[in-house]
Parts: sequence; C-alpha cells; structure tokens
Amino acid sequence: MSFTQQLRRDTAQLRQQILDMPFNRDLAAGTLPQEVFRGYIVQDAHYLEGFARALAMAAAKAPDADAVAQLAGSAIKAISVERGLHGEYMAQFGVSAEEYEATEISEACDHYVSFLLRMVATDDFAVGLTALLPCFWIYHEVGQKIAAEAVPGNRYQAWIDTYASEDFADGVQRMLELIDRTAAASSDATRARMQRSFARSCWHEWHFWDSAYHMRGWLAPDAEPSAKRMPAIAE
Ligand SMILES: Cc1ncc(CN)c(N)n1
Repeated sequence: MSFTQQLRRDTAQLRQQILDMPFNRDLAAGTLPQEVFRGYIVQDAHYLEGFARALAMAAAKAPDADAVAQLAGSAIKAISVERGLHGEYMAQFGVSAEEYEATEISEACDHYVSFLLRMVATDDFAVGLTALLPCFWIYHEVGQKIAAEAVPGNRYQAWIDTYASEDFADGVQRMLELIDRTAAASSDATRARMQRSFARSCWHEWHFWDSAYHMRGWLAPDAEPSAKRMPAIAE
C-alpha cells in the first residue's frame, strides 16, 4: 500500500464525516442559505491567499526543480483559478473590495492558515508538504460527490464544477505522487510526523466548513465551554 493510501485509510472516518456535513449536503441540494455561502466565500478567499503563501514557501524548500515548479504552479492556480471563482461569487453577492478587506478572518480560518504556514516554515519539507495535501484531496472528493448528487440548476454549480474538474483532479494526482516520492525518501520518524500533519489538516478542513455553516467568528471570553471539545492529539 502506498503512503498516501495509508493516509487515506487512517483518516477514513473523518473524511466520511466531512462528506456528510450539512454544509456539503445543503450545497449539493442547492439549499445552502446564500448568507452562509457568502460568508464562506469571503473567508475562503482569505484562506486561499494564506494557502498560496504556504505553497510558495514549500516551493522554496523543495528538493528539486520539478517540485519547485509544481508547488509554485499550484500557488498561482490557487490565486488565479480558485480565488478568481470566489471573486465572481463576491461580485454576485455584492461583496466590495473594501468589505472583503475589512472582514476579519474567522478563528477557524486563522487557525488553519497559521497551522499550514507553521508546518511549512518550521518542520521538514516532507511534513509541511503533507499538511497541504487535504486542501487538494478533500476538496476534490467533496466536489466529485456533490457533482454526482447536485440538483440541476444548482446556484453553486460553478463552485462544484471547479472542484470536480479534471484540471483539479490532475493537481491532486501530482500532489499524491510528490508525497509518495517524498515519503519513500524519508525516515520512519518523519513519515510519522507526515501522518500527524495530514490528520490535523483534515481536521482543519472539517473545522473550516463547520465554522462557515454556523457563521462563527471568534470564541467570546464569556462563552460556555463547548461540550464538543475533542481530546488533544499530538501534532
Ligand atoms: C478551506 C479550504 N481548503 C481547501 C480548498 C481547496 N484548495 C479551499 N478552497 N478551501
């Protein structure tokens, strides 16, 4: 079994939970409230800027020219293709450039972007690289599932088409191959850290959608402690 297949097996439950999330179910049905999608798109445009920075930093740490080009190319696509899509939705929903800039990044978005930048900046190339994989892989899985279920005339069709597309699938495949090559050249200890950083990033994907669905900002100091807290896991 390849390293990325092991990652897939080890996170099967969480990935299924992501596929079953109300955000994704309602998106497929076309019933996701517009204000929820609007809030998500604004946060996600902020996320994509951070994600592209993390990809560019990973490109700078890559061990060979092919990997530099691949990761730098993915950084450009995250801005030009995905953020371009978000720009179209923002125009449609009347989000001005000023409103976008003035919108504070949510706790979930800030946490995810900070995690990616930290993993890429401070850990081995292999570990930072693996933290970036769920951003490709999970979105494609979700996009494909929703594309198969989406009702005709779905108002979120352009989003669905982007993530279910052959072009996006190609980026996922190249990332899987790069990670399998990197894992094969890494020590057992590094591979164990790669597994943890992948699992944590999958959790961040879940958290981002959960936060967007509930339109959460930041936890208030006087908020009730949440019963949903999970035990901490090592990163
Ligand atoms: C939070 C998140 N994760 C991943 C993707 C897909 N690059 C995205 N647009 N947003």
